[in-house]
Amino acid sequence: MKKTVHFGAGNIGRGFIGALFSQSGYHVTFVDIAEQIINQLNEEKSYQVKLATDKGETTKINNVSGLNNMTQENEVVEAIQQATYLTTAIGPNILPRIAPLIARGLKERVNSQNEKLYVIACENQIGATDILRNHILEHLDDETKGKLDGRIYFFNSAVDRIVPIQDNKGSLDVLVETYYEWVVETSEIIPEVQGMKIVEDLAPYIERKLFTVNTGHAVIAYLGYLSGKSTIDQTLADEKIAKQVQETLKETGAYLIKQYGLDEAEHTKYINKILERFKNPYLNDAVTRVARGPIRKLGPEDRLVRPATEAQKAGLSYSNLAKAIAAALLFDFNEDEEAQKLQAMIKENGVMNVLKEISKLEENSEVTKEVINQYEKLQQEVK
Ligand SMILES: NC(=O)c1ccc[n+]([C@@H]2O[C@H](COP(=O)([O-])OP(=O)(O)OC[C@H]3O[C@@H](n4cnc5c(N)ncnc54)[C@H](O)[C@@H]3O)[C@@H](O)[C@H]2O)c1
Ligand SMILES: O=P(O)(O)OC[C@@H](O)[C@@H](O)[C@H](O)[C@H](O)CO
Repeated sequence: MKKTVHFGAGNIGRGFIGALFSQSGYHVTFVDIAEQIINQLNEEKSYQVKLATDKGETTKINNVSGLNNMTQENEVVEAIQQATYLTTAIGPNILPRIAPLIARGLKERVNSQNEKLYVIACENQIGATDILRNHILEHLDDETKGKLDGRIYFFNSAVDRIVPIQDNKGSLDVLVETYYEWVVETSEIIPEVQGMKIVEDLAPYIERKLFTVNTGHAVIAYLGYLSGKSTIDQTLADEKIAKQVQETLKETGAYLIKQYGLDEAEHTKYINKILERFKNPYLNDAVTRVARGPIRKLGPEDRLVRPATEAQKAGLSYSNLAKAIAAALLFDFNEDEEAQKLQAMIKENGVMNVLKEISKLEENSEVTKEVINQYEKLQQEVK
């Protein structure tokens, strides 16, 4: 049986990428630090993926097992020897932490065989696989680096499927939306995986996804949090917030249409489809999940700041994006480590410095001025 190694046995790992590999005839070895999930995968050897629909259709996912990357390093290295693919869905901030072990696995592999291995990071981040590759290279000697060519391939990708935090504690089963899209950038002919779409240029796909699905999601989550809402669908039922989401997606849309020559009517359809996905009541998707990690989300290349700076450069409107950035700056959820760190930074150094440090926005830039203006207005509104 063909084999694949997937880092991150969480929502996207089990509910999307691992499931697609299993359905394509692969044995999936999940690598994670969550001991309970690893044990259950090894004991139960399967789980169910349940669709967030009125019927709740389920699919059984077989041929799965688990390894703990903290306590079973040698076994993970061994699994990497046998794999055709190595994928991750672990969170962008975790990629540097798993890179040393992947590097060990790759070193052993290229010294003992010529079989090709395809590495794909499935994270919400532009160029996540390139970033992972650079972290891996830091842990390899020059001789090993020289052997990667033609053996180890690194492909960037875009992943889209809403998988909420599961409230079935103690079960491996995962509730997911029906819709999914996994786009992988390569011009190589690679072993088929059901549901994987191959493209030669990922940029329009990842930007369209990140700056529509994730920008829209972030607006709903941050404004929803500020207005005391719990879930995404509940927040979108608020007409004022729904209008704000539309206006923000018009701004990212204008940039995407200009940048990639997208058809305006098609893009409007794409936006509307996404808004329908957000309204799915069966997902029960918490605003605090979607808002998680505000420091990452306020990064210069992420879903809020990049479209705002790109729109500004292109002479397009960005005031609604500035409002979304302001709302993210006000996210003070006490169970989110980044939110707490962000609030401490704002308290100590002020918003302008935080925008400079985290978002790489210059002090007197037009975007910074607009964000501060929106931040002050929002602060008054939520008082
Ligand atoms: N959930 C979604 O709707 C969705 C959709 C598209 C993309 N994504 C992206 O997929 C990635 C994962 O998101 P998720 O929602 O599945 O998160 P998640 O928290 O459900 O899963 C992450 C998994 O990584 C594991 N992990 C954390 N640190 C680790 C470490 N050092 N070593 C090994 N495992 C570790 C956790 O135990 C967890 O099982 C993120 O980049 C996210 O942006 C999520
Ligand atoms: O995973 P994050 O934290 O980057 O973003 C939160 C959500 O917007 C995200 O997980 C979406 O549900 C997903 O990207 C849909 O494809």
